Amino acid sequence: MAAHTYLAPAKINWFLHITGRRADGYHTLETVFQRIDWCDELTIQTTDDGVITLTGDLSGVAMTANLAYRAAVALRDRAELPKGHSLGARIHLAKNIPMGAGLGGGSSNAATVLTALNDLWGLDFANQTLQKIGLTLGADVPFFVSDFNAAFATGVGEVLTPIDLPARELFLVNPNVHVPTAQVFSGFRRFGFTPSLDVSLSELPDLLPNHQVFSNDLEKSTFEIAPAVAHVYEVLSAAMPDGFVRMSGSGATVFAMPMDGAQRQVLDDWRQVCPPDWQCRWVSTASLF
Ligand SMILES: C[C@@](CO)(OP(=O)(O)O)[C@H](O)COP(=O)(O)OP(=O)(O)OC[C@H]1O[C@@H](n2ccc(N)nc2=O)[C@H](O)[C@@H]1O
Ligand SMILES: Nc1ncnc2c1ncn2[C@@H]1O[C@H](COP(=O)(O)OP(=O)(O)O)[C@@H](O)[C@H]1O
Repeated sequence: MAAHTYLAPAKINWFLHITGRRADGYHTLETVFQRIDWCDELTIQTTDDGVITLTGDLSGVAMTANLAYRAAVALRDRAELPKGHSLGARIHLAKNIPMGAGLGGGSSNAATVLTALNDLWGLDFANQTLQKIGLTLGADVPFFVSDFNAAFATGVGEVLTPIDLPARELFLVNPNVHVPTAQVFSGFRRFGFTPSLDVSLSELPDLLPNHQVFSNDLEKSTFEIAPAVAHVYEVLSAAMPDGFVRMSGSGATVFAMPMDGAQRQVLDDWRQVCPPDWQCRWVSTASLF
């Protein structure tokens, strides 16, 4: 069967408030996700031999542990097939999004496999069902399964309300450190929870780039674990006083939104001197599809 190619975009968290902790240890949160045009690429060819394989840039993650592979298996396990019928897929992953960067690359890979194979295997599961399957793989997967460019999320990130946000250019810096999410949440626990937001969703788009109201509660914990991330945050903040600088997810990526041409120039100058093992780049939040 013919091979199909799909883009799996990254996301940023405009803010990330940790509101409590569930009995199973997972933290509840409030966040706004938005997709950005930094993408991995997945090429998928379906087969009827019952074999699922994943090749490409696996970066030391075993095939069977990779979220793209696990998504294909989870979907196939949910399919009710007529006797003698078997579903297979050859998946190839070209990775561009740094791993463990707070950009949700693995979750996006999983979501892309779920929606693509649902279509290619002719399974016809509803998007809500795919989101439920996705949640078993990671808290950010339902957002990527949805077709929302931006969404306000509660729960652990799975209760989604789409919101309209303008297309913006953001400057991202990833200092090439891997911050384990579990360690960040565990370090966070000595800081207090943030009460649920007291603003209506219709106000959110206008309030959003306001760093007084919204924060990323995981920043303090990540900065302790990975001083390089704190350093990036401080340098970017100092370079653009009154500008908007925030860490995405559990880190290590920090993003900045220039408020005017002068700040844009400052960030662009930064790009010119980006250390060779870091990633410094402009991205857009404009809708990709
Ligand atoms: C923090 C966020 C914000 O978008 O994104 P990333 O930084 O991963 O992009 C997500 O909530 C990341 O959710 P998810 O992708 O499920 O996290 P995982 O890496 O699977 O979680 C690893 C571990 O972190 C802890 N964890 C994670 C999520 C959560 N809401 N509460 C937690 O306490 C748990 O100990 C969990 O076992
Ligand atoms: N396809 C994948 N892409 C990225 N990471 C993956 C993938 N499959 C499994 N992982 C594991 O999930 C972890 C978190 O992945 P990722 O989504 O890139 O980061 P984050 O959760 O910080 O946004 C990685 O460190 C890696 O061990």
